Amino acid sequence: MNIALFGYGKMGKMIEQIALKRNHTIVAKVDVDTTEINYSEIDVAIDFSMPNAAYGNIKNCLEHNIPVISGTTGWLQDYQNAVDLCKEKNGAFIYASNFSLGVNLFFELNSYLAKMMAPLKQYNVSMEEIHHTQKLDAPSGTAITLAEGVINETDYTNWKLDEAGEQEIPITAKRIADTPGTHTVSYDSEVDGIEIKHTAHNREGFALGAVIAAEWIVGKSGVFTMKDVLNLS
Ligand SMILES: NC(=O)c1ccc[n+]([C@@H]2O[C@H](COP(=O)([O-])OP(=O)(O)OC[C@H]3O[C@@H](n4cnc5c(N)ncnc54)[C@H](O)[C@@H]3O)[C@@H](O)[C@H]2O)c1
Ligand SMILES: O=C(O)C1=N[C@H](C(=O)O)CCC1
Repeated sequence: MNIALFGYGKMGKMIEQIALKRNHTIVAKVDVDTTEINYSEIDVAIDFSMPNAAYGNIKNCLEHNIPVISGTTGWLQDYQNAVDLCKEKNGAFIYASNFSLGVNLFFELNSYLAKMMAPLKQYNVSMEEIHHTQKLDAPSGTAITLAEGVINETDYTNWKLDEAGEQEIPITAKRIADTPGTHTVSYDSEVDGIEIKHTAHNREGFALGAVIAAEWIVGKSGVFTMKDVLNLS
């Protein structure tokens, strides 16, 4: 498969390594200073760029009928525009806040636990995410997906960074050097606490998931999620 990388930073470079091992060809490494892109040779695009760049990259690819995998976080104010454009062009598009298999299992576990906790009003939920110090957005996209998972199953209506009001899920974002991504969901009552936690040891899991999603999407049309790719529930 001919893959174009949009964003050739930490993730772009890791995806390149995994893609080459799986016998794909990297036909473009598009970064902030790229002036020309030959769309005709691209089978699929993988965007891990920056919050202010992601939607532009996705739009250009969809307009050139290129299926797009997007892992960039912090651009979701434009997500619905990307969905609408994908449908209009009969294209193919996946956004995931986290492409790792482990985190996608963790999302399922989070929803299952939230469903069990929903009637137990003595417990309050909170979340913590820890990432490296170069991360631009907070809370992480993964933490937002986890919060949405709880909101879907409970009376919580929203999430908030740090101090949260009633019916809001408080999310704490910490930045510590060299931390690829750690997420904890906690339920606390006066008498005990329950925690579930996912720790990424490196970026390989994110990159492998993105390449698997790219392999899966070629030849399809529609807006998909990692649930579709991994055949989860
Ligand atoms: N979904 C996931 O599984 C997952 C995993 C890790 C990181 N991420 C997200 O992916 C994004 C990238 O992460 P990273 O660690 O590689 O960041 P990074 O800062 O190392 O790399 C981002 C790259 O994008 C480039 N860029 C800036 N503007 C661009 C443009 N217009 N077009 C193309 N490239 C452009 C930057 O120059 C940089 O090289 C972040 O939003 C991060 O939150 C998602
Ligand atoms: O390194 C990052 O930045 C990460 N971003 C994603 C997020 O915001 O959830 C996934 C984990 C790593």
